[in-house]
Amino acid sequence: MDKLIIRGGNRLSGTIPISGAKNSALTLIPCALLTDEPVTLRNLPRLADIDGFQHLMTQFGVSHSIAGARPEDFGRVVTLQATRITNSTAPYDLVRKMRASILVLGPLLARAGEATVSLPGGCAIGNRPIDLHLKALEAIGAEIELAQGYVRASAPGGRLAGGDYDFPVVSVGATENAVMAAVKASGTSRLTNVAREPEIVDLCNLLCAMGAEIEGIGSSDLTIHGVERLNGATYKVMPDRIEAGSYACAAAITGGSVTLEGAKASDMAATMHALRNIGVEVEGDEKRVRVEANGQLKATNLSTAPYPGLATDMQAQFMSLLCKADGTSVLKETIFENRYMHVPELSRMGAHIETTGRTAVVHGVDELNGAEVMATDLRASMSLIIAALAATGETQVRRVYHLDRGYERLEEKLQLVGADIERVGDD
Ligand SMILES: CC(=O)N[C@H]1[C@@H](OP(=O)(O)OP(=O)(O)OC[C@H]2O[C@@H](n3ccc(=O)[nH]c3=O)[C@H](O)[C@@H]2O)O[C@H](CO)[C@@H](O)[C@@H]1O
Ligand SMILES: C=C(OP(=O)(O)O)C(=O)O
Repeated sequence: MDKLIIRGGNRLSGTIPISGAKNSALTLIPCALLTDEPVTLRNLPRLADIDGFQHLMTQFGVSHSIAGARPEDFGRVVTLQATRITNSTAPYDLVRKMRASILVLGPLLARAGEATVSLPGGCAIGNRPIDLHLKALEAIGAEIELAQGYVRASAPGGRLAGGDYDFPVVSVGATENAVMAAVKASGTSRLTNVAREPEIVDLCNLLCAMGAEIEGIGSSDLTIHGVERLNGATYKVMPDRIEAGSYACAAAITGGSVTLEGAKASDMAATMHALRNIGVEVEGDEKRVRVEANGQLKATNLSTAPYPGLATDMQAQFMSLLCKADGTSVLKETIFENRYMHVPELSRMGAHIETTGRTAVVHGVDELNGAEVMATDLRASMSLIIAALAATGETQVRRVYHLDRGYERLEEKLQLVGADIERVGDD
């Protein structure tokens, strides 16, 4: 198993290219199940999760071809085609490795009239139930049963009728599943209190390019007029706002000056606002975001929330940054019940953090020290790298496979801006 070795202290300076968004790609890929025509996605990031999802799609008879991008380029062009759905079961072995696999449920049901998908189970950051996915699908006409760890969903008469659902809790994944199912229903669906994340807007934009009729895109209420047939489309995956935010924190903790090429500022307002409160200069437009820090970081209080609030996927990275701030900060994690797995590891690097339930109190320290640390989940892993970049001495981060799920060519990108980081085989 690989590990990363980081020798801290270098000020980051230069340009980092931002990849296509993992969380957008994971909902755009299953859209190919909705049509027999080719769906071409540009700017797909090269990530373990994306490879896993493409493999899952082959289970259903979807062919895919990769073209356009040379191996050394960032971003891939992948064409998926589901001429015929040959199988509508997503097995446990594939689903357990990648929670986002549940996102095939809605489109399989819409296209094939039935779907059997393994229940994904919990993960390091929380229980992550899928009850809202199922309730929303039922509300638009699906019949659902749970048996032997699988969800079996069917559309009476082979086609969903459409219907109304008011989400009691904002859920990104449940919104995505419901939208992908509703676009091919025989009637109209009204989905209220939906997630408004930019990745949902990206999903709706692809579906509209495929011929879907969706009103209210970007708002909390969507009205979807089902259509009988969707066509193929070519679509560019949006830039990864979480990757960009992560590198912004990395630049800030080193007092660096970094341009995040390809990042879209309008998707990152909450992250940019938080950075400014911490004393980091940050500005940008639709093509790039620039981060300028002078080494002086101020404590601040942050709370995660559904979009347009501060993303839970940025919480761990901000925590590392605040470890080096002047004063005490209070963080509140409102989305997942167990998303402080990085705290004991940061403490091993000299951080001073107290957690009670969903609240973490971070007392800024003058110095972080390199240590051997263990990555526990994707963003927790990134928080350790951010801390390591500012720490004295060497840090070894183990279990790098978590990072490979969500950061394309991480060490290469950090090396581009002067970080001392290398990947080596574990012993
Ligand atoms: C692949 C992907 O896009 N992943 C993102 C997605 O995950 P994901 O779609 O799993 O997250 P949700 O928005 O669904 O989860 C939000 C909250 O709702 C709860 N919930 C969710 C569904 C459900 O049926 N029942 C229920 O109770 C969850 O346990 C959680 O407490 O949004 C999260 C919140 O922004 C991000 O951290 C993840 O990176
Ligand atoms: C939690 C995340 O992803 P997933 O939902 O795929 O686990 C994440 O991207 O931070």
